[in-house]
Amino acid sequence: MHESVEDIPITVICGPLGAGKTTLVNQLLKNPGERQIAVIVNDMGEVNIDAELVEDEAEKGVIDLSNGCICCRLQDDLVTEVTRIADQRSFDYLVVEASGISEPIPIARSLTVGTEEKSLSDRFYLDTTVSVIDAYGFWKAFDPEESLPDAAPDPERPLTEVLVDQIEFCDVLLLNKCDMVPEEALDSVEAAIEELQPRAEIHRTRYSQINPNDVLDTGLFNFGEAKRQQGWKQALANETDEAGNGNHDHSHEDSGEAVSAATAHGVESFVYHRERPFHPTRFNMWLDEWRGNIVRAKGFAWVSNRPKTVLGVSQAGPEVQAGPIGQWGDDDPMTRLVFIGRDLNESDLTAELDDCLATAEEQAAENVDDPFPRNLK
Ligand SMILES: Nc1nc2c(ncn2[C@@H]2O[C@H](COP(=O)(O)OP(=O)(O)OP(=O)(O)O)[C@@H](O)[C@H]2O)c(=O)[nH]1
Repeated sequence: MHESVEDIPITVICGPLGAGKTTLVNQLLKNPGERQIAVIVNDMGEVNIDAELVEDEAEKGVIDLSNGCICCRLQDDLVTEVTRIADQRSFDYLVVEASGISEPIPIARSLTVGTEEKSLSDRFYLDTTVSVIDAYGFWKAFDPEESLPDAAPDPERPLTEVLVDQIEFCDVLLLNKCDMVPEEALDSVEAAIEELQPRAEIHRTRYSQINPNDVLDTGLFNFGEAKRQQGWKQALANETDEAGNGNHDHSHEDSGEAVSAATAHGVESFVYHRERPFHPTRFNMWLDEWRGNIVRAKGFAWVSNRPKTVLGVSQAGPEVQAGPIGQWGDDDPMTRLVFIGRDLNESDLTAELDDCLATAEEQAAENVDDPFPRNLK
């Protein structure tokens, strides 16, 4: 680790719109321990409503970075602002509240290595990434078939790619708004989140109430580890290990508590692995039509009309993206797709996907329509 005792630690708070990020910032400002905290609040609109909602804004050292998102067009501004406030104010801890649509990985990258244009002053280091997740919103999206009161599926709030990114990449996860969700449902929501992200420390909270030491000065941030531990990457890695051991059963082994919690709530993952290409049209149609309780699907595919191209596939809720992400080069082409969800019907999914595999004649055919990329960011 490069930080020294004088370096200023940063906690980044991500999470979907309305999850309770500003509520958390206010808690931290009220109860910072011995720390003197400065806050940067990022909002998408021209007026930074969140900065105004942070109590005693001016007095407490809240800096507003609005009209854009710090994970994309305001990356340089974030880096500039972080260095500027260090010159102007006296504080020993920095909290950054990202906008609800911010992806955590680019923010973490700009706060650790800087951007192409600017590098972050060596006075700072990223200490903790926190995601505040609205347990009620997640439950409604995750459990659309549940007929509990007020839990009808909400088409306005599907599980989105960015929400799943926020769950998959964080050191600490606040499962907030727990007052709005029955205990039993919380257990299954937590089981699903653990499957998506086995590494994060999960806290169930109401109004983002948490001991500040759980989100500040934790020393938990580790870029490489956070990326490696994403649930879908773990599933791919486990599948490789199992294949290496001659074990082709892709279901989880029943050892350890996290696995048991997931199993108890029907949350599971499996890897679809084939060394034959898909027919692009059939595979694309399947991506349009697939249904079921899949919370997350991610991986790469081999399609017959692009024999040299690695096709990346990423799904969260109703969104499915698929498009070229590289070349096979010296690697053997293959398809490996991880599915994470509840009560998954592995044999049906496998049979449906097998129907999309190209026959030998189809592989030899030329002039096939190319549906990819589709909905790629
Ligand atoms: N019932 C309930 N409401 C909560 C809880 N936490 C926050 N809220 C309310 O949810 C609303 C949104 O909270 P904020 O803290 O502004 O959420 P945010 O993540 O900053 O929202 P954006 O900045 O819009 O992304 C506010 O009205 C909060 O009072 C909770 O645990 N339970």
